[in-house]
Amino acid sequence: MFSRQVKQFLKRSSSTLWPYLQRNYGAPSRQAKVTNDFVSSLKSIVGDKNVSTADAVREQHGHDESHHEIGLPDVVVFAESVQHVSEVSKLCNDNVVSLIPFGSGTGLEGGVNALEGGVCLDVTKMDEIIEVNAEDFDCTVRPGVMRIGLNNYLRDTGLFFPIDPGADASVCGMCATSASGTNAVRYGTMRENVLNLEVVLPDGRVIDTAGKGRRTKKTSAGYNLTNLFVGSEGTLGTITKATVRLYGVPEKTISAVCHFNSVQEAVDTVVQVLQCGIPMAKLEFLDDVAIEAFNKFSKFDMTVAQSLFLEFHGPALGLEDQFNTVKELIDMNNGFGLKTAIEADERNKLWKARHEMVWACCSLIPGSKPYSTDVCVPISHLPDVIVKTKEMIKEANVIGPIVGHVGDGNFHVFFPVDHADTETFKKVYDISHRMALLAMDRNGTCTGEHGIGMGKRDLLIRELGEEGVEAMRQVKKTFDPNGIMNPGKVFC
Ligand SMILES: Cc1cc2c(cc1C)N(C[C@H](O)[C@H](O)[C@H](O)COP(=O)(O)OP(=O)(O)OC[C@H]1O[C@@H](n3cnc4c(N)ncnc43)[C@H](O)[C@@H]1O)c1[nH]c(=O)[nH]c(=O)c1N2
Ligand SMILES: CC(C)CC(=O)C(=O)O
Ligand SMILES: [Mn+2]
Repeated sequence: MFSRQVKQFLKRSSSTLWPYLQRNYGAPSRQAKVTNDFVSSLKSIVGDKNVSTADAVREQHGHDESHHEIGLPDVVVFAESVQHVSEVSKLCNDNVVSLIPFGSGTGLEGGVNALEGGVCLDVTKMDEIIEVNAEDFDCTVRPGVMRIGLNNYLRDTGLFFPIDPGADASVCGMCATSASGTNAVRYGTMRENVLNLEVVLPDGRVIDTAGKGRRTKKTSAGYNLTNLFVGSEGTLGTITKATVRLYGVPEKTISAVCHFNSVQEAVDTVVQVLQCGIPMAKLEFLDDVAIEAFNKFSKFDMTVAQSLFLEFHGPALGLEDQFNTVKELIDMNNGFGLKTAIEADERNKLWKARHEMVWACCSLIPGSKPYSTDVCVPISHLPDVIVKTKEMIKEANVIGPIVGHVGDGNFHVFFPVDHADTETFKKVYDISHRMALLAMDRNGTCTGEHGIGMGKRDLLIRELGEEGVEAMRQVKKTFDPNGIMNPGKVFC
């Protein structure tokens, strides 16, 4: 019933983890049929140099940045063109061999881990920025284009692509996970920013989800196929081109930090800022434990308290007024220690350190690796859910700094865990699971931005209900009747 890698993993795991592992890995597995002949056929499509069965290459492609156990693909294929992707997909489909698209491996829910072996399809060599339409505020990229590289390329155009997960991820991988980050409160997530996708279906057909070459801000033309593939986590097809929205680089940017004595006061401030209609670019929460890690790792000297990191974007005219209104709201909620960063160097230092929080948290326990969580609730429930989460962390006696895209009601705990310490691993798993249940109990979701992957499949059922997940399974069957695309992900 279980594949070789999973069996090995189960053998190594502590018996205390067994119940949840059994549930997570309980999906029926199929035997991958990667024979020598099959590998030769792959080589005849993409060339010898683009096919690797070397252990190091398979290992590099068998995991992402999450705590999930590695799942080795049998073979890694590097595609250089849409035709490569199409022919490799058709070959896998005809032979019922699993196919796992690989972007840049920065995912946090085990999305690229090959649970049943098969072919890992690395698309990083397809790295062309096809076009930038500056007047239309959009651009079209191949799947190897990374978000930071895209923004460097755009520098002279006065435009930028705002979606900023902490890692430098591929833009198409970000489509696949429906990523977001610190700018989502102003600019939205990938869902709001993708205009069109070219997708290679498992049988090799190529579709454009909004029609070939279309890149309008609006459309009422039929079903929203584009958003069906946003967040599909490689389970429906391989994204080979994405057209995404761009924005003008703001004339002026002000970053700021302030502190509070309670989570409630910090979140009340956020709600009031949003109620005043102030178009904040970033509204990030860091709890006292996170600030301690932040100070230690990034050499800051911030007051250790519940804190908000803020950013304002806009024309110079009026931005100071926005800042002053927010300052008043901070004062009204007993906030203190407000400091601004206006020069680019200072701002970049602050946000770079925020993006590096995961590594800062690991520095709290030498030898640890991150175990991250991701829940999202309607903002009115946020203080209660954060406070209850802090109680769970305290009760379990583990270290768990909290960081949140609080303007969106989305937050994470970064648990630094030594993975050999199964007792702590289990405690952390329990807290994450209970956090997800708590969030769902408050009309929230078990994942705001990291996706379901292999880690949250049982939670998806609880979130959507059996009927909802069954409707998703039917969509999956329509596009992928042989079930070759990234098996064992999203669905149990
Ligand atoms: C330090 C740090 C910080 C953050 C994050 C990671 C890390 C390491 N992330 C998570 C991560 O960066 C995000 O999920 C990216 O969208 C993953 O993009 P990759 O290209 O790395 O996809 P990766 O290669 O990891 O693949 C992820 C999933 O997408 C599929 N996929 C990839 N490319 C595909 C393609 N071309 N076609 C079809 N399927 C494809 C894969 O099969 C897999 O299921 C995050 N996220 C977030 O939303 N907000 C955040 O703040 C952060 N912060
Ligand atoms: C490791 C993750 C929790 C990273 C993330 O999503 C973030 O820093 O916002
Ligand atoms: Mn995040």
